[in-house]
Amino acid sequence: MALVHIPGSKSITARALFLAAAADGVTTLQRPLRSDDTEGFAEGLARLGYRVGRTPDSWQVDGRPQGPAVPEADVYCRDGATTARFLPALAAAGHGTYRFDASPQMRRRPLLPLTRALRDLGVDLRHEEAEGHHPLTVTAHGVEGGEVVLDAGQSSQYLTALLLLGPLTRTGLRITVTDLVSVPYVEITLAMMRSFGVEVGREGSTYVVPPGGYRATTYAIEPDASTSSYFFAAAALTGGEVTVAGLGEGALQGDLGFVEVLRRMGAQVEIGADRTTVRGTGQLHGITVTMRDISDTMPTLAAIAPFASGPVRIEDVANTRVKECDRLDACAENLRRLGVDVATGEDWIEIRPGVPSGAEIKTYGDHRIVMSFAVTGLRTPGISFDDPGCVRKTFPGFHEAFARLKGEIVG
Ligand SMILES: O=C(O)C1=C[C@@H](OP(=O)(O)O)[C@@H](O)[C@H](O)C1
Ligand SMILES: C=C(OP(=O)(O)O)C(=O)O
Repeated sequence: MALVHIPGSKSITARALFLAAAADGVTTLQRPLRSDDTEGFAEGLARLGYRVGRTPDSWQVDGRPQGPAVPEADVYCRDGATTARFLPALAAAGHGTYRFDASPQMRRRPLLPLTRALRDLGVDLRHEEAEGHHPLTVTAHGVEGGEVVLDAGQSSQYLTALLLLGPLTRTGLRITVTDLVSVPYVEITLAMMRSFGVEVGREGSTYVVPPGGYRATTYAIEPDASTSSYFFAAAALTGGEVTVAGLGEGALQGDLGFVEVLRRMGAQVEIGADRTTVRGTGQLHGITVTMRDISDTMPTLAAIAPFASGPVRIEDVANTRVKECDRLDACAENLRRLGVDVATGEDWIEIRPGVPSGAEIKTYGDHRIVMSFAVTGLRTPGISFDDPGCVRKTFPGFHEAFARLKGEIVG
């Protein structure tokens, strides 16, 4: 049996940093995630003139409801889509000229529905090279507010960026959504806005965000549920038992729902008040599952799928093609490298039972490809990675933590 302490949630840390920066006083964030994405977010805030004090276990942010403290800034968002999509919205509420650039992969990832919506709200936003991609410049003069229509069928982060901006506008926002993926991430946004004093209303597919700003607070960050998926999958795959502390019934993150997928496949799952346990049973059934709501865990499932007794078919995950890499293709390619029979379509992947044999995994710089196939490695000797260090995006200490887990549950 292993009791695992997982680092803080990337999504919650990013939102907390935005909310703290926009709030009316000093906010303390307890147990934030320290990783490339969240350090990049904090550094972006610092570039915009916010004071972010960092100790290992807590970060303090001096909020500025009036927006960035500097008239000009050049912000490098690294590989983090939360940084690259949320910070331009924060900057728009201020006064100044703010340029945002990002890694080559983040430059390729889409952004247009968000930047179009910001322009519809009167924000002066220019893309420097390709329309709808970084680098971009916001010439900010505050945002009046009003109504906007948004297609968030490719990424819920567009909607989160606008929701977070809403209370910073003069009259509030009415955001009508025509399509939406990753719905639980929007629920995280709404719950966290509530913790910072803002209640968002709903009228059908319209989100009604009042003006008035955020209240500073002390905010404790949950462990990351997507990261936990590798540890839960390890238990299901090996017949071991893994308990993740700090993630239970009240958890904000939809990705904790991955344990329900494992339950359907034959694992035993216990969700307690403040912890979740997965126990492998030696059984791993095939399954057809929709992962539109929890698509960051698609590679986790793909990586253990060959060991199931029947085919594993994962549907409605088209947007995994526009993440840190094209994850459907990357999963299929790597499973084939291991000798596994796989088929993919535009928005699905099907993995057939097989006995993987060791090979080098092509990571495409994607942390989730590494962490997922590390789980396969528990049952497959000889798996290596062309870029194991890319786990730094969300979990710099992954390899050490996973080796410890392996010692405890496999021996
Ligand atoms: O808002 C967030 O924090 C996130 C939303 C999801 O993205 P999409 O909405 O683009 O699917 C998820 O994949 C990403 O890792 C984090
Ligand atoms: C898709 C991811 O990250 P982001 O979109 O925040 O860059 C992820 O962490 O799997």
